Amino acid sequence: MTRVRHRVEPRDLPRRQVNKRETAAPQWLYLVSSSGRCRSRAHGINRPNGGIATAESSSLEARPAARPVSLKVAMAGGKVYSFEEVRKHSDRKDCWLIIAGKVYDVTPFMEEHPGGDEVLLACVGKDATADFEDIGHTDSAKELMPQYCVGEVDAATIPAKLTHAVVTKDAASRSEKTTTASAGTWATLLQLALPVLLLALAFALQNYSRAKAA
Ligand code: HEM
Repeated sequence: MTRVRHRVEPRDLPRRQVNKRETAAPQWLYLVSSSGRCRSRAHGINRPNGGIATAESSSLEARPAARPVSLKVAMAGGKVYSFEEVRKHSDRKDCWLIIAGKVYDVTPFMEEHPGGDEVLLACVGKDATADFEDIGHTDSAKELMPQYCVGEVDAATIPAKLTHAVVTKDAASRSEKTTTASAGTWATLLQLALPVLLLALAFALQNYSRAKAA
């Protein structure tokens, strides 16, 4: 069988003719063209064939994993996984990540991830929230996330030694609120107690000087 090969140059992307069949092509093509970032990476470094897109690799049939994901997510219905369960998926062919308390099955995205698959693999078995945020992912990247979301991580199952890093956004905001609330309570108490303390001091001084004079 003759394989048609063509190199996809970044400058070609916006001009590419997108027919119905091509709308199912890898999302990294569209992401890259819309965000304008990470072009070099998306176009070679992480692709085993050196960035050469084949006619087959662009077709829906050649990428069966692309559709089952959304189906899987649709059926996931907010499933809650234990940390241990999530940690089991730590392979290039089966890779789950925890970002902001949610669990993402990024297996079908490994090769397409503009940042490369190695960075994703480096984030398994821990909370990848900080790593994800530090990169400064664009809104386009964040819009991609829901389709890879398979559920949430049960915060109670996270090992204690990891809890400083594995904090969900909810938990973080809850603890922030608690700290703010207790600081506010102390300030109010101090405001109320201060005049009483001053009065007591003045009274004591007055008594002391009267006693001295007598
Ligand atoms: C579901 C999870 C993720 C999705 C959907 C995603 C998606 C993307 C996308 C679309 C880009 C292109 C730039 C942009 O639009 O922001 C990108 C770049 C990148 N991502 Fe991710 N990403 C994910 C998780 C992660 C994680 C956990 C890391 C860990 C460090 C990471 C590291 C990077 C790096 C290093 C780049 C390249 C940045 C650059 O060269 O400017 N990504 N990602």
